[in-house]
Amino acid sequence: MKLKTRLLPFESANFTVILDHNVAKKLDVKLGDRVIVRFNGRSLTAIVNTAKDFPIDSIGIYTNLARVLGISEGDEVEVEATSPPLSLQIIRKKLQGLKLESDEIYLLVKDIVEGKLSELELAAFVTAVHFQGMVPSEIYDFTISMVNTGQTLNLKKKPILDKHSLGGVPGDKTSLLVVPIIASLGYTIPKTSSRAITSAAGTADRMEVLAPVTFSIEEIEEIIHKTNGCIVWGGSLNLAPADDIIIRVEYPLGIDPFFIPSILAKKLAVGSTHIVLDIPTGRGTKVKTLEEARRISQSFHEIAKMLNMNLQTVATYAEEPIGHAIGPALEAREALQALKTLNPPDLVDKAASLAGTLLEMVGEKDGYEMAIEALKSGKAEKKLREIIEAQGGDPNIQPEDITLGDKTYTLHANDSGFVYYIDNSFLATLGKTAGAPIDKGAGVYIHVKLGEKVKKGQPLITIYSSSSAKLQLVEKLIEENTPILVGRTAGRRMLLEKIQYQPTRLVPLER
Ligand SMILES: O=P(O)(O)OC[C@H]1O[C@H](OP(=O)(O)O)[C@H](O)[C@@H]1O
Ligand SMILES: O=c1cc[nH]c(=O)[nH]1
Repeated sequence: MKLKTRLLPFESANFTVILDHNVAKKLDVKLGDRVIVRFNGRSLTAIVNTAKDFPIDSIGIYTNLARVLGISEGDEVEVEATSPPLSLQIIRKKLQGLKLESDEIYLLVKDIVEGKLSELELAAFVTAVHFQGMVPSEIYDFTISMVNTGQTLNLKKKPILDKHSLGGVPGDKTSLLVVPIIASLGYTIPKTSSRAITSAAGTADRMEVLAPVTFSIEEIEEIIHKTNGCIVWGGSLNLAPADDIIIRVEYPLGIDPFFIPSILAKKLAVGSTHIVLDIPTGRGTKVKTLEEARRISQSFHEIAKMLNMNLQTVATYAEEPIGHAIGPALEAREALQALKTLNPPDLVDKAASLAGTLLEMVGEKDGYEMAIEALKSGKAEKKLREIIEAQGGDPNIQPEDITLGDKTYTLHANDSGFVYYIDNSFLATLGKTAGAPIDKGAGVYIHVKLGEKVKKGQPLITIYSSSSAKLQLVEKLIEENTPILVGRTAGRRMLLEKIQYQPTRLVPLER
């Protein structure tokens, strides 16, 4: 059937079209079925949404489909019903707890990349993997398939250093320091990052406050040629493109079952030769104990060995947020301040430890001291400014130029004493409820750290948002829960809270 296109200003993880009920009937498709859309010798499979009283000579086309097929408003396309993809059977197999074979995984990843699966079907797969897990051969096949269904970066200059985090600890802007430290010392570091998966900001969200993060492979090569490094969003690059599609489904679910293929595929796609992998370890994060961190490290190594990758895993302290800032703008501001002033100390120590580990992997002595020197001398700050400029941002940006949400709410201490508990996951929830990471100025500033002395009435946290309604939701959450506990004595406190039974309240098992 030939239909005229109406461009709709929506994006979706898969390709979506809108058809009038009657047109859908004529094509013999219903909501959620697939059609093939053909235009100018190219075609794509799209998922059908139906609408009442949509013009019967037309098809509504989402922006991402229009972009890929090069469709403009009013173009004529050929539309035909098609059967569900084979990969749906593969998803069912995983739901039954069965192991997937290499060719099945490749087909599934290809269908994900080609937008053939709906978000609902993808969510079922992500949830199945969350509960069933994957055996090493599945993780390996997933990693390889993610790389082979995208493009790769082929940098001539070796070694290629890289850093990645498993994420999960709020406020982890460490990459914004590690990349310029390494690049300022003459090494190549093509850093691609994801957006937030479980937290209020991912590194791509933080960097986007300072400069654009969306580039083509050729543009990335140019940025790296000029500066030795980059901090860009992996999802824009067609490097392991399945990764970002999966992350978009994981984000609302707050789960991250694909971290090994997601991370290793990104590293493989840019040709990294030496990788430091950070496993933040602490309460309220993805990895709660050192024992768990060692187990995860073992799994990473098993796959890295199959892929011939040189990997060093490190478990890092994550009992409380890194630094004070949580949320894209607050974190970008804190990273710039840290490059200028070497404060806050935990952020600087973490960045120097990771950069130092990388430097020692390529044969340097005293990597930690070299990294600190790059910070003290101002070389690292200068390098970040070069990278910002090469990516199209303002190289002279100052921390105070960064705009934060104009609505704020501050929680004050009810009592004098010492901070003995900080709830990482609740702080991430507060940041997300305030609007982060989409609202770049939204987030949480924590005024105190574990063990610090506070006086009654002193600010504990300030939440920023550009929405009064979202801030009200935050206040409501804080009425029901406490992100920071203060006790009268220094040191250990055994009683955290007398927990009230709330018969009507649904409590999520894991935030
Ligand atoms: O949202 P959560 O789950 O914390 O983790 C996701 C973040 O962790 C990694 O950070 P980096 O790129 O190593 O700095 C990812 O790229 C992403 O930015
Ligand atoms: O890049 C990342 C980081 C954590 N988890 C993922 O799935 N991907």
